[in-house]
Amino acid sequence: MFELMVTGRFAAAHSLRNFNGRCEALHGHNWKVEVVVYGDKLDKADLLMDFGELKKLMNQALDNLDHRHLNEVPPFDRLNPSSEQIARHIAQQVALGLPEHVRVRRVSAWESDDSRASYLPD
Ligand SMILES: Nc1nc2c(c(=O)[nH]1)N=C([C@H](O)[C@H](O)COP(=O)(O)OP(=O)(O)OP(=O)(O)O)CN2
Ligand SMILES: [Zn+2]
Repeated sequence: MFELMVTGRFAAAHSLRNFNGRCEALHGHNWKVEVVVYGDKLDKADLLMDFGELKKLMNQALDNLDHRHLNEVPPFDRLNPSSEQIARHIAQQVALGLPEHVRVRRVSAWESDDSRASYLPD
């Protein structure tokens, strides 16, 4: 099995509904995102897929969130913009554009240098 990882960043504001703490107030983070994909077939160039293509898919998802108030951006107008939900959303967006032989293993959203949430599709 082969595994690739690309990393990206976005800055955004959010507030956590039903949190019952200071994160319920509007505040921001510089999120770091890791996207890990896997598969066992290589193409003619011996790549699982081009890092550049994978970054493009990730960045399309991140561009939609960058410099936004996440609570106003679908699907976070109805889902809480926690790092868990952000990681799952990015995983779902990236999966839509992957070649057939490549799957998402994990997406991690780092909210700070020492806190991250990951989503691993079934
Ligand atoms: N499991 C999760 N826990 C928390 C999330 C989350 O997305 N998933 N998010 C938050 C808030 O976004 C909050 O902004 C984090 O702030 P805080 O816990 O205060 O952490 P800080 O790094 O800002 O401050 P320290 O007190 O230094 O840890 C909360 N939890
Ligand atoms: Zn926060």
